Formats: sequence, C-alpha cells, structure tokens
Amino acid sequence: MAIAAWRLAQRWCPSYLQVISFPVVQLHMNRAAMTASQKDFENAMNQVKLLKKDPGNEVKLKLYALYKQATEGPCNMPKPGVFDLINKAKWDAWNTLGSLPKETARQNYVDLVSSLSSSLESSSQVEPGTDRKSTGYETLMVTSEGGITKITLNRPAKKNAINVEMYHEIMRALKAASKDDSSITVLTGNGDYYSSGNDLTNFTDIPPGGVEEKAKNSAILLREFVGCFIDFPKPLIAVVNGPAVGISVTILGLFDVVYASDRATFHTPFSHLGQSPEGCSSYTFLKIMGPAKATEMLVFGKKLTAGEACAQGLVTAVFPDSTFQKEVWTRLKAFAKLPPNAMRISKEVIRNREKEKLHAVNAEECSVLQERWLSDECMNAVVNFLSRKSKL
Ligand SMILES: CCCCC/C=C/CC(=O)SCCNC(=O)CCNC(=O)[C@H](O)C(C)(C)COP(=O)(O)OP(=O)(O)OC[C@H]1O[C@@H](n2cnc3c(N)ncnc32)[C@H](O)[C@@H]1OP(=O)(O)O
Repeated sequence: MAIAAWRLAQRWCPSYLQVISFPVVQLHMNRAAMTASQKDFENAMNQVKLLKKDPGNEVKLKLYALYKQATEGPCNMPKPGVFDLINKAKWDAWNTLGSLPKETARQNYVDLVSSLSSSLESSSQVEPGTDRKSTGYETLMVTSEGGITKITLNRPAKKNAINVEMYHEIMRALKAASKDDSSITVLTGNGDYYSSGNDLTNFTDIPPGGVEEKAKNSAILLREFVGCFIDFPKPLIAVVNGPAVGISVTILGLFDVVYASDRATFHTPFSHLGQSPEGCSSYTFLKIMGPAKATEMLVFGKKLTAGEACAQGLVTAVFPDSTFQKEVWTRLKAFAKLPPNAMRISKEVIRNREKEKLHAVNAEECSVLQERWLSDECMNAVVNFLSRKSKL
C-alpha cells in the first residue's frame, strides 16, 4: 500500500518536485508508538492514498512539511543551495513551520488531508454526517466534526496575513458555521503565527477610481467583516496558537472565549502604521482592560505577552505551548457536548444588549480608518514594509 501511494505521489509530481514522496512509508515504522492522535495521523496517511486527483505541488509541499514537523520537530537540515530546487522547496516548506509543536503539526496534517479528501473526491467511505469538511476555500481550512466547526487561517508562509480573499472566506465560513449543526465555532491559525493581521499588500491593488475608491471599498469590506463577528450567534472561541497582530487581535474582544499558547503575543501597532483601532476594540478593549491599559495597546502599540493579555482579561486562559492543543481541544470537545440551544440562547442573553452599540462603534471606526488610509503616515508605513525597510 505504502509503495502504491509513493508511486501515485511520483505520478502527480512534475519534474522539479519529483522526489517529494509522501511520508506514508516512514509512518509504518512508527506504529509501535501509536497514540490516539497518532491513530488519526495514520488514518490521514491512508486517506492520502485514496485521493484520486493530484492536489498540486503547493499542497504536497505542505503535507511534506507537516509530516516532517510532526515526526521530527523543527527543521534541522542545513539549507540546500539555490540550484538544488527540489530540496530547497522542501526545506523552505518545512522551515516555514518554525517551532510549531509536533502535536499541532500532526493535527494540521490531519485537517489538511481531511479537506483534500472532500475536495479531491476521496474514494473512501466516510460515515455520513460524522466528519464533514467544507471545500472551496483557498485561504482557510474548514472542518466540522463532533459539534465543532473549526476555521483555520491557512497562509502560514505569510504568517496568516489576511488578504482580501481571506476576509471574504472568513465571512463565508462564519455564515456557514452559524447555520450548520455544530454547537461551537473555533478560529485558529496554521503554522507558527495565529495571524499577522491585515495583509499590507491589500493596499497595493488600486482600482481605476484611485486610492480614495480603494479606501472606501476597504472600509465597506472591513465593516462587513467585523459585523459578522458581532452577529455570530454561537459560542465563538479563538485558539491563538502563536503571535497575533492588528485586526486578528482587535476582534478578539468579540469572541466568547480566547485560549492562547504561551508563545502567543498580542500586538496592535496602529500608530506605527499611521492607522487607528478597528474590530470594535476602541470600545471592547476599554471595557475589558480599562482606558489606560487599552491606550497602551491601541495608541502606543504595546505588545502583550499571553500572560499579560490574560491578566488584563483579553485572554481567557494560557497554556504551555507543548500541551496547548491537547489541553484546549479536551476542553472544547467537552463544551461541544453541552446542549447547543442553551449555549446559543445564553450567548444571546449575554451579548445582545451590546449589539447595536457594537455596530455603531464598528461604523465609526471604519469611517475614521477610511481617512487614515489616505494619510501620508499610513502610506509611508505600508511602503516601508513592502520595500522591506521595516517590520514590527
Ligand atoms: C480590507 C482592509 C481591512 C484593513 C483592516 C486593518 C487592519 C489593521 C492591521 O491589521 S495592522 C497590522 C498589519 N500587520 C503588520 O504590520 C505586520 C507586518 N509584518 C511584519 O512585521 C513581519 O512580517 C512579522 C513581524 C509579522 C513577522 O516577521 P518575520 O521576520 O518572522 O517573518 P517575515 O517578515 O519574513 O514574514 C514572512 C512572509 O510573510 C509576509 N508577511 C507577514 N506579515 C504580513 C502582512 N501583514 N502583510 C503582508 N505580508 C506579510 C512577509 O512579507 C514575508 O513574505 P515573503 O516571504 O514573501 O517575503
């Protein structure tokens, strides 16, 4: 079987990636040390064998990288030379995962294979209704299983920066999750970052109407995006697996629970970027942590550790990175067993009286930002990042 999968993989690969073989072969050597998640991992390997279509080189590299990370940990090979294209591509893919814990890599591998299994017509027999994967997302992985819809930001090579497509896909995934039969919804990130916030290249695609039209369209998109979080009807949980920047931090005030790895940081460098707060943070952060602490973050761009963010109420609980996924998912699986209607109605009772206010705050923040995006301060900050003159 393993050899057959390897041959299949070889057939899929064009010449420059032909030596990327699926790691099915090695898996069989590790059977003795099988744990529950190792079992899922092995099932995922079997799923790969059943795929009928080539998932493409990018996906194959992701599978390779996640396998290496899951079994060997962070990339430990010397960087291949520039002309060694195949090994360089593999090395880059693995190295991009940084210090992602083995357990997370294993889980991400399983999720990725699951989403492929649906989109690429797996020939396996999956029991109906037990484990559904949504297809048609370019920037996300979306799975629904055991009462939990999990939305994973999936641009790890770009630190899960949110490009225009991802804004639209997150809205689409949230709308679908609000109507599916899951009880709770989780947002998390693939790779070493939770998200580096707004993709700064969003500002480079200028329409015929010029920068004013771009700013106007962006404000409309942002308002709609944040509105989806304000209106989301089920318990919404952020699983913050690594550093979070900008809008990925501000919208945390609209989540019901925020769990963070102790590797996560929380950074809203709006003044540095010539911008102003969004995601309703100008209201929620003040309520959560008080005006002085909120000002340190939102005006002075103070970066918080996970421990600090927890002490200030933005984060619900912090876990050591090594056990983060295990501890968080144990909790989430227990939550998902609670009566779904009771949870939805309790959320409504807790949140509904604030909704109108939040929509008004959102509208105001977007209108202020529309102006800020046209300022020299903002344009210079974006140009500096894009010309590699500055990072956070
Ligand atoms: C519709 C519009 C709505 C707008 C809503 C407004 C929201 C406000 C915000 O979200 S403000 C926050 C914006 N984010 C940033 O300013 C982060 C910019 N990124 C960085 O400073 C750094 O990349 C880093 C600190 C996040 C990580 O640094 P590190 O050295 O670890 O990694 P790299 O810089 O090499 O990053 C790897 C590749 O990812 C690209 N990238 C990372 N973040 C972004 C981003 N926000 N936008 C676009 N691209 C990003 C980076 O350029 C590298 O790409 P490359 O490999 O092709 O070079």
